[in-house]
Amino acid sequence: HLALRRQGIPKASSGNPLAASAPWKRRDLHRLGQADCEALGGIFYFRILGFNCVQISDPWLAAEVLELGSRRPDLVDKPRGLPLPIYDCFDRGTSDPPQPSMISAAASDPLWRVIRKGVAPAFSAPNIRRAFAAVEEVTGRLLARLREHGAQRLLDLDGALMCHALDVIGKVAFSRDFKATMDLNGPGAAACRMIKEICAVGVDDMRNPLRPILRAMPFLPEAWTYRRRTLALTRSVQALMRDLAEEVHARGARSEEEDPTVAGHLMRVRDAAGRPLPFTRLWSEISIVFMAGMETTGHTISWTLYLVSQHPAVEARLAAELDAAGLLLTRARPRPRALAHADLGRLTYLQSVVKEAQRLFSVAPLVVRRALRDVRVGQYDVPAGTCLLLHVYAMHTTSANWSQPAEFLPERWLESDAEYARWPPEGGPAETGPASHCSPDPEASWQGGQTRARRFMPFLEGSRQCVGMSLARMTTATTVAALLSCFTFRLSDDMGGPEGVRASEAYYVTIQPAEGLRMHAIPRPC
Ligand code: HEM
Repeated sequence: HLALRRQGIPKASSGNPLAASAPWKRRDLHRLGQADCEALGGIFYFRILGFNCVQISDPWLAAEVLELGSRRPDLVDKPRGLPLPIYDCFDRGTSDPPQPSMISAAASDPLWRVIRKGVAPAFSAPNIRRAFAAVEEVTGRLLARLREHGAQRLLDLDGALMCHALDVIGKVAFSRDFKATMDLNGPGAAACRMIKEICAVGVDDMRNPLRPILRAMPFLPEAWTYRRRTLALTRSVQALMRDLAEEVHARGARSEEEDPTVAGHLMRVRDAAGRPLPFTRLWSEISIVFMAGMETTGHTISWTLYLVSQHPAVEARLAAELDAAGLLLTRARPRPRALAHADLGRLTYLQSVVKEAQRLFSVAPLVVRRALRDVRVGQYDVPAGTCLLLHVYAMHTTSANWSQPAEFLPERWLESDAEYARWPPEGGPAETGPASHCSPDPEASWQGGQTRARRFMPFLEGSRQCVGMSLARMTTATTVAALLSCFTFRLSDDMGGPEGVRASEAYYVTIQPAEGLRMHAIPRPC
């Protein structure tokens, strides 16, 4: 770490990693990384268990790491093992025996390459247009449940939206209807809670690397109870996904016309020797689509609706846009026309609202890579073995990258190029202090003519960008538009207002309201 220090990279305190109060163990660790970024700048380092971790939220440096990862996975790739075994944790839950999957496999894994290439066409523009009907159907069911539920009774909106995401992914990606939106307290909802909990267990294991060891010591009563719970959970999620994998496997490899879904594409994947995927790998890949897609999409919609509920002026402008499009339920229009796929592109304010919610609640806030050899990132030499923590949440919310970073201002997205940070920044580059770290490499990028870098990347960039991005975007916009056309949402008093919501916010792979988001769904016109 002396090599990092010598280059002027600031150091953040990492406390005692074994203490219960260690920063890494905090539920709101995404906010901690953001606060460190405000104090220290777009790049700094800290140490966990003697390992170097460099946190990056500077857009230019992040772009270089992602570019290196895409072009030279022999230099920068997904990490395995200590100090941040986040991707290993996925493997334990996705199949038995554990197998890598698209999200956890290193880019150098030849199967990752063929699977990623094989599955990507399932998310092509024509397939997403086709998927719209399924999203509409599932959203229609959710609307019916909300109407039955009534405005008085509390609703865990986040739980309901995970049911929605489970059904969408099941139907669109695997032609399986889990019917979770038929009964928000039924078996589908229980499956959602299990998937959410198993991801939380993985993150808790990562926060405390001693936990998996403790679990193997049955003579400790607490460890024993936890072990039983974790094993039961893992078995249930694996059984659910194995059942689906067997169904997909039994359908066999059909042509693209017959089966354009993720299932069909996975069944057509062949390795370099022309062999299909082994069954356990198929199982693991199916599991990861739900683990990567369900919570992310559900929480994104929840946070969007929560933010809208807290900003009456935004809500009014959104309602006006939906009204102008003939989509809003009003006294004069008790039966608004159905949303069409073509509407999504025209609802520009709605799209801005979703983007602004994704900026403030980047549901996938932390992305980890490792320098496999000594690499140069911007003006810095990063030694081999260093963990590179791309702090998407800090990038989206730091004052170095945004004006009024903590405000919910959808209007900022109406400007073109709002997704990019520009160099030099307004007011000129800072000479000293944290902001001096938020600059492009003066020799390589800035003088080389690169004057902008992406400061908004909820789905990441480069070769490991979210493969399900197009489905997630379409689902989010469709659902937000449909729900706000028929309902307004009010936070329940027992959430304790915005401070209570803030206190319940937790990082468990995703940023989530850890105990749910209780709201009242009030039918329009109200
Ligand atoms: C708003 C919703 C979503 C967000 C914000 C999101 C975000 C992300 C991010 C940031 C990554 C990169 C993770 C990393 O490298 O550590 C990722 C990867 C991935 N996502 Fe998403 N995602 C969303 C929805 C979905 C959906 C709906 C699916 C599938 C139906 C999906 C499937 C995947 C998969 C399989 C990967 C791994 C890709 C690879 O490394 O090749 N995601 N997602």
